[in-house]
Amino acid sequence: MSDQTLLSLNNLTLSYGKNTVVDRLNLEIEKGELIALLGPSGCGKTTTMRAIAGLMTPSGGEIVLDGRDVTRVPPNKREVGLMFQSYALFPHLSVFENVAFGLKLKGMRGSDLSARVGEGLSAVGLGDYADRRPADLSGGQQQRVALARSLVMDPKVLLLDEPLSNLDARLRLEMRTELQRVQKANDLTMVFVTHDQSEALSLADRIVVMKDGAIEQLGTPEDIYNRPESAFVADFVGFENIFTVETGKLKGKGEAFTLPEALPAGAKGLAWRPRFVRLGEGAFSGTVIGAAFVGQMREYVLETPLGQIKVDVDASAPAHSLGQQLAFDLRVEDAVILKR
Ligand SMILES: Nc1ncnc2c1ncn2[C@@H]1O[C@H](COP(=O)(O)OP(=O)(O)OP(=O)(O)O)[C@@H](O)[C@H]1O
Repeated sequence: MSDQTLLSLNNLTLSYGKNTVVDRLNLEIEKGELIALLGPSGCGKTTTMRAIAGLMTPSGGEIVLDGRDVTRVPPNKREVGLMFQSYALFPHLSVFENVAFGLKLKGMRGSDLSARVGEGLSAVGLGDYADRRPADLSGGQQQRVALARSLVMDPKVLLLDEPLSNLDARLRLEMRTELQRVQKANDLTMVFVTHDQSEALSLADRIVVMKDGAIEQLGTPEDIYNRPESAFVADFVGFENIFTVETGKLKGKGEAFTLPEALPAGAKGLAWRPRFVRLGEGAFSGTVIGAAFVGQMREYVLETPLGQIKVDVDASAPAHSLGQQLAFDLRVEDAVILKR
């Protein structure tokens, strides 16, 4: 555990009855970090958050927050904030009263209360909205009220479960920026759940990619995006053309094949992003079965003996049509090497 560690999950095991859905998970989160839990539906993200919040008791392992074992501490004694996707504000209460609610339960009153609520609303840019009702706010503003409501409780860690999923695309982008701003400005430690890789990449300091209740890869957005270690992570971040090494050959959905070049020692797989497949030259060929112009790029799908190959080329390159036979190349230097 480093000096900076604020939250440690040690061999955390979480079960529903006999069904273990998170198995001996180890994770250390530093103060001030924004961590994304990313993974497909059912991989255990929400369950992990519930355990950190104290809404379920682990069947094994421990949760240490700021040096204190909180594994069996009830939620209201943990100093963990929680903001779920249904951030339900009280419709009959003003913005001020919504944000003040938890503080009042703790016994805060008068000028202390006003000052703290005021700080919370300013932090999310809603200083002038204290008297409004939730119904008179946009979806993004309502979300910010929910964020202020969590912030004023001064949690050691703030957990956000799919915080942006209820927002339309434009508001989601706006709230992304806002979340990041509030988080950095207040040196908050946040863990958020998402199954949207672009959200994780753009927001997080580090990303935890989960699969079947375990950590598949942990790293910075650059690590995860550029250096996926397994076929699962490569697939999740859009590599598309992914092959495993089987007895010295590469195998995807089609025939096993060899490359003109030697495979790197220890490689368990190779993967190419569509834009790293070279089109118009090389040892392989395929028939165009999909062609789309998407603005900056042309996207092609080639039917080949190796399986379908996805290729992106710059839109300024000459167009190809369906049925055309094209050569392509898969070079080791353009691939990411999968170590697992
Ligand atoms: N209350 C429950 N009782 C029994 N099993 C549950 C319960 N909640 C979740 N599970 C199971 O635990 C596993 C992990 O669920 P969890 O909700 O943590 O996944 P998730 O990664 O958050 O998924 P999603 O992205 O769909 O929210 C799933 O297989 C799910 O079916």
